[in-house]
Order: sequence, then structure tokens, then C-alpha cells
Amino acid sequence: MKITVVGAGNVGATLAQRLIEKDFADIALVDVVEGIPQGKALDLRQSANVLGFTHKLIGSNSYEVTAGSDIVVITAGIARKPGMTRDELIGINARIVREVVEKSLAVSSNAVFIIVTNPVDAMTYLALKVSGLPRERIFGLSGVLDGGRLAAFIAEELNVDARDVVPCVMGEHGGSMVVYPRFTTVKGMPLSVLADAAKQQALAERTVNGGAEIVGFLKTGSAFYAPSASVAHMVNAVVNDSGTRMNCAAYLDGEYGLSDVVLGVPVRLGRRGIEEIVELPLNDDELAALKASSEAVRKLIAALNL
Ligand SMILES: NC(=O)C1=CN([C@@H]2O[C@H](COP(=O)(O)OP(=O)(O)OC[C@H]3O[C@@H](n4cnc5c(N)ncnc54)[C@H](O)[C@@H]3O)[C@@H](O)[C@H]2O)C=CC1
Ligand SMILES: O=C([O-])CC(=O)C(=O)O
Repeated sequence: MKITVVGAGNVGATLAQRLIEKDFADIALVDVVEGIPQGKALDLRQSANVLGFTHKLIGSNSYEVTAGSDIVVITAGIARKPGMTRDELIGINARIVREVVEKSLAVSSNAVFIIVTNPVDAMTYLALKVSGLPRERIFGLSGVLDGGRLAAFIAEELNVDARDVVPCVMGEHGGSMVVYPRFTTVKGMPLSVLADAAKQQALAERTVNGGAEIVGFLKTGSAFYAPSASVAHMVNAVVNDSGTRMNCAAYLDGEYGLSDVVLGVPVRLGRRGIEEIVELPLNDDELAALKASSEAVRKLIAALNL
């Protein structure tokens, strides 16, 4: 296996570290800034002796080293600062994602693409259109991260183990994201039963603002430990052809009554990418929230002028 990570910044470099330490694939780390991918890859390689991994890790400013990749993860782009929404990144990041998709695809025509760059739903849509690839092969990071945050907040609030939480956050990776208490469970019990309405509301609000909360602390950029762990979880499912269910930003073609839009929904991930889009039995209110979220993403997609 060979995995390319484009963008050797906070998310990309931490992801490269997580992946090389799993020792299941060669890793190519690419960035536009000279020296950064080379230096970070060299630094990581020097941990092989003590950590005991055997796969290759190369850093470069050129896509030659990425040729023949099975998976390409795109983290290239700018991150937001305090006071900004993810949407404000769209102009610069759309240009970057377009270029990265074209250059990566030219040398890895069979790869599965995982988009991280924000605003991720619109960037995943852009990547689909630029590449012309089937929707199974391009999807984005959203629900795994947002669900991980919800699980952390539930663990703190209800004094349970985060590992026992099966979270369900869908829709946009942005202000209109939707937390689904009926489909979020702790040891099989729905959050809608475990917590009163006010607590559910507070947990949902903190989840929706989870990214901004970290930006507020860090000041210079956004979260990267949980994001890189979330992408590694997605990569793992593809590498192992596991069929594991998780929520990702996927192109909808009639599912949930929505078409021609990218939105966070439950999917099964395997070697070919999205094996299945899972349609939960949402009630009218739950479906209305997902539709409203799709409208927010559609506005961003329209701004791409594709
Ligand atoms: N979808 C999600 O859940 C998440 C998305 N993100 C997004 O991921 C992106 C990256 O975040 P960070 O790693 O924290 O940012 P960062 O600023 O630490 O790293 C970004 C890297 O991209 C590189 N880059 C810029 N243009 C490039 C190009 N044309 N080709 C190759 N590399 C290029 C930069 O040189 C930099 O090293 C941001 O857009 C951020 O909003 C971050 C966390 C979660
Ligand atoms: O908040 C940001 O801008 C980065 C991101 O998407 C997240 O951490 O959820």
C-alpha cells in the first residue's frame, strides 16, 4: 500500500506520523513550502529505530514521489483563525484543492481520495467535479471528527467511557451540522433517553462549536490531533477493507431525498472507498434539519462557480 498526504502542516504531518507508526503502508508527504515535507519526513524516519516501523516515508515538493498511491489525503490549504468561519476559507482553498487533485490524479489514477481541507463539504464536491471520479472514490472528513467531539463531551457530562459512545453527527461540517440524539448511543442506550432536552441541546451546541472552541484556544490555527486521528480511522477502514460504518462527507444522489450535494451521512468504507451510504430512518424533524444543512452547503457550492 502507498498513501499520499498532501499538506505537511499540522493535520498532514500529524497524520503522516500516525500512519507511519501503524506500519501498514509507504507514505509520501507533499507540500508547496520547500524543506517542510523533507524535514518532517526525515525527522519521522529517525523514529523508526525506536518505534520499529519498516515502511518508507518520503517528503517532497514534487508529486513524482506520490505516483501509484492507493489513497490520497488532501490537507493542503489554509486554516482559520479566531473569529473566522470555515466558509471564509473557500476562495483560497478552492484554488489549492483544484490544483492538488489534478496533480495527484495525474500520477495516481486509481486512488481513493479523502478530503480534509475546509470548507470540507464544498471542497469534496469540487474535488469530485475536477476529477470526474465516481462518488465512491472521493469523500471528506466530517462526522468522524464531530462525532468524536460529541463522544468526548458525553463522556465528560454523563461520566461514561468515550469508547462506549456511538455518536451520530450528520450534515455540514459547519454551523448547520446536526447532532442526532436518537441515533447516538451509550452502551446501546440512546442519548435521547439518557439526557434531558436541555442537556442534549447543550451537548449539541458544544459539538457544533467544537472546532471554533479549539481555534479560540490555539489562536494561530485549528485542531489537528483529533482530526488526524479521525482521518487515520477512515484510512484504516479503506486499507483493511473493513466495511466499518462511520459518518463522512459524501455525494448524495437521492439518499435522504437529497441530490447533487455533499453532506455528512453514515457510510461503510472499504477498499474501493464508499461501499454503501446508510439511510437512517429519520423522522420529519430530523430530516428537515438535514435538508436545512444541505441548503447551507448548496450556497457554498454555488459560490464555487463550477
Ligand atoms: N474537515 C475537517 O474536519 C478538518 C479540516 N481541517 C482543514 O484542513 C486544512 C489544513 O489544516 P492544518 O493542517 O491545520 O493547516 P496548516 O496551515 O498547518 O497546514 C496546511 C499546509 O498546506 C500547505 N499547502 C498550502 N497550499 C498548498 C498546495 N498548493 N499544495 C500543497 N500544500 C499546500 C501549507 O504549506 C501548509 O503546510 C485547513 O483547511 C483546515 O481548515 C482541519 C481540521 C479538521
Ligand atoms: O475548526 C476548524 O476550522 C478546523 C475543523 O474543521 C475542525 O477542527 O473541526
